[in-house]
Amino acid sequence: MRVLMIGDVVGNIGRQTLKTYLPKLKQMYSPDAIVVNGENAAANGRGIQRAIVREWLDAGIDCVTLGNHAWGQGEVFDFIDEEAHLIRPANFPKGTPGKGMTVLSTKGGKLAVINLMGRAYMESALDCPFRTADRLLQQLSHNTYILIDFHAETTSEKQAFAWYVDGRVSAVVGTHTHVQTADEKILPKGTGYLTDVGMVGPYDSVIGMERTAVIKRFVTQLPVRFEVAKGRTQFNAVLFDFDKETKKAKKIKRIRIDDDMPLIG
Ligand SMILES: C=C(OP(=O)(O)O)C(=O)O
Ligand SMILES: [Mn+2]
Repeated sequence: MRVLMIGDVVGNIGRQTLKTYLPKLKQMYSPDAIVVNGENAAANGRGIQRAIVREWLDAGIDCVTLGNHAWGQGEVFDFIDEEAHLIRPANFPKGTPGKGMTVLSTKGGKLAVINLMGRAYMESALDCPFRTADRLLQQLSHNTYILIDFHAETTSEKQAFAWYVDGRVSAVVGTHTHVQTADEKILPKGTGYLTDVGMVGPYDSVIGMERTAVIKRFVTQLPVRFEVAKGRTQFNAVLFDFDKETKKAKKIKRIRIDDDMPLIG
């Protein structure tokens, strides 16, 4: 089973970059499933709209995950329960609209995708992501590949979580910081791991936002409106090959394409 996980797509520029590279990557790697984090996909970088989800699913993306901006666009409440393969962090409190796990039937087999959110330095009041994972994993049969999008700020929480589920899932991929880490590894019991897959969006930015506004925020300590940056772009993703028998990771390849750098990998 080969799964392509694409990092947080940021704003219109991120969506356009995704549109540019997706066909090439599908042709190059022929993934059995494509998962994209869309929590910053709206024009202002906060949330996602129905039209974006529809466009992505029609373009061959199999699952869209979210994060702390899940509710950034008011219209999401109108469709989040209608889109089978749009998921938001499973550890939002019980009764929250939407769901945190979906199971995809792919040509390579069944792939469960779970979205969780960390709690360290994250605003929302969330249930424990570790215990939420325990609960969800009990619902899955042993012949299912399992990918977890762990949307969190700190490396320590992401690493701790991956060790906690090592051997129980195929891979844990961190999202949210928008910076791709270079620590891909396969843990001792076979779970693939990457602290953060990075983003699809502006290259000359502060994690996707226009840098002068962010600098002003830090220098003046006053509230400043952030806009998605313009200009050169970057495309960050990670490709997993999972073993058919064990459902565990056997190969991990980071993908990073920047406007001024050739396709690495
Ligand atoms: C990327 C970040 O924020 P957001 O969830 O707004 O994208 C971040 O704070 O690291
Ligand atoms: Mn986020």
